[in-house]
Amino acid sequence: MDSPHRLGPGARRVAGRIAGRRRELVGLALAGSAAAAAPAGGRTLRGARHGTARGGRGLGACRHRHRPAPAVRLVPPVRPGCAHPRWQLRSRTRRHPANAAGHAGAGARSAAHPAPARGRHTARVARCAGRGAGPDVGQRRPRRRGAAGRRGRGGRRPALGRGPVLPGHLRLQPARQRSDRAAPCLRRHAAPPSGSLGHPRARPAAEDPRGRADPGLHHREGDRPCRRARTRVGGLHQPPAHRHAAADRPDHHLRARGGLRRQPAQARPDHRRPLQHLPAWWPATEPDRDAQPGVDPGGPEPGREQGAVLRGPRRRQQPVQRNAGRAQSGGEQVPAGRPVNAPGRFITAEGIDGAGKTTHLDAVEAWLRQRGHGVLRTREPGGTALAETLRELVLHRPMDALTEALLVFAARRDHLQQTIEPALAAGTWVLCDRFTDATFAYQGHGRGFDTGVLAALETWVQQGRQPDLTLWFDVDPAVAAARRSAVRTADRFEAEDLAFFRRVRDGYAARAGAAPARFVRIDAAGAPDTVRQAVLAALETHAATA
Ligand SMILES: Nc1ncnc2c1ncn2[C@@H]1O[C@H](COP(=O)(O)OP(=O)(O)OP(=O)(O)O)[C@@H](O)[C@H]1O
Ligand SMILES: Cc1cn([C@H]2C[C@H](O)[C@@H](COP(=O)(O)O)O2)c(=O)[nH]c1=O
Repeated sequence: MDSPHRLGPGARRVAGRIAGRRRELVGLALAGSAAAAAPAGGRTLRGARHGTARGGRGLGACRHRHRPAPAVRLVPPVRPGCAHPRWQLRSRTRRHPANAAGHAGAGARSAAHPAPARGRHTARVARCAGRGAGPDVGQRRPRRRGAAGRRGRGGRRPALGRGPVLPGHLRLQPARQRSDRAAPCLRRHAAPPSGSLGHPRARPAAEDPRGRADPGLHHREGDRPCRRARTRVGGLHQPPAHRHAAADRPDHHLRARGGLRRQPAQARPDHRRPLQHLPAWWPATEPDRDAQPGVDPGGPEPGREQGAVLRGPRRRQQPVQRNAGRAQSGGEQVPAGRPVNAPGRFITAEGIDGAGKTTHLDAVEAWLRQRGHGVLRTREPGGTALAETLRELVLHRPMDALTEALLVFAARRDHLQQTIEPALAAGTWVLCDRFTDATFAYQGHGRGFDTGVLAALETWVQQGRQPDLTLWFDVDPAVAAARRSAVRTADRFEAEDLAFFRRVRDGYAARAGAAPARFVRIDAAGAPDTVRQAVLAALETHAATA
């Protein structure tokens, strides 16, 4: 009598082969148990596989392993090629009351997945089963982290299951884990590429039947469930087709729509205007504060934090630095040089060697002191211990123009940081014998060095600091040479010929022409008193203008 619990002769033969292969791998004891259950397991191949080879506590029991062998009917997998029983078995609980209790869960799981499409699965299952342990034993899902989790598809994975005791190293894993990694098993048991040694491996992109590279995801129909099972996270499945569609799309299709679009400012409602975080000391942060030229904005006071400013879409911002377009402060606090409307206290003297700068700065200092001002006399290169050391190198060691420029700017940086800025911050007048105009005149025009590079160095080093008044003592180079030779031995510069000093003089003229408000040309060819009167007149004019 035909019974739904009995297998047909053909199915029994196949089931017997399956069970035999499994016995080879997992031992006679368990395989014997499976074989014993085979005749009563089911009537189809899958029934045999499930109910026989895995019946009871047999191999690959998965979530049914503690149940009696169910009656099953042939149900092709949803994803062709998937060998996991979840796709192959459907409980016949409604047809056979004896199985109702044991396979309620299986029925629920089947419902959780789409209705399987019928078709070509038998051969795959047979192939999978024919490879022995297959997906059921010794195949564990790799850890998410660690070396095991980083293995390639073909790598061996450690057995981590906690299932029934099996011979040797073989273990089963709980049904839930197994279901997650069932699909990868199928890949392993898929027919290896021709020419291989039978080791499963990922198909190269060139082998993609659709003729396009597949960055890590295989599009073959039979592999789709594998990929799906691998990417299952938290019990949720992503539709593979959707993910593939995204992977195949060009990059611009993947951009967040709207996120990169610029909205017209006028169209933005108030609550969508950009909120910019600005330092609280910036003029833009405090709209009532002036940022006019000559007023040093200063730096953030210690402990003051940034303030949040709601910037309107078309609000005009006040300049932040005194010299807009120049280098911004590198984070150092730039001290305020003087009160608003006070005359600039940073005075420099320029001119070729022997023009009389040093002589007449004495007169300037005396004039200021007579009026109760504090005065700092200094020079370049020099003004600090480090700068004076550099000065000695520059004046007496042979070097090229770039080295000269770098050294004089290095000395200048230290001079500014250590001497000039603090003095100006304290309200002291600073009288400096030479400054950056000398670099343009000597290294630029005298040596012929690139004035563009000098300008860049000037920007970096001075952070916008410029003299407030420059007294240019202009004299013929021959006259200056005569004065020098009368009083001292020449250094590297003073040893230069007249042509050099003519270029230097031209350099000063160029600088003066570029900054006429700052420069005052003093005719230094006259008698000392005459020159002194001209210098004091320029000083009075400067002090009067604020
Ligand atoms: N107007 C002048 N007429 C005649 N001699 C002067 C005049 N001014 C300065 N001297 C003299 O010229 C010499 C050089 O003067 P001073 O040192 O002031 O020039 P300098 O420009 O500072 O030179 P250097 O840049 O090389 O230091 C000194 O001996 C000084 O007395
Ligand atoms: C600042 C500066 C100076 N020099 C040269 C010019 C002079 O020959 C010496 C300084 O001597 P002084 O008696 O103090 O005038 O240095 C230069 O070549 N470049 C500079 O930037």
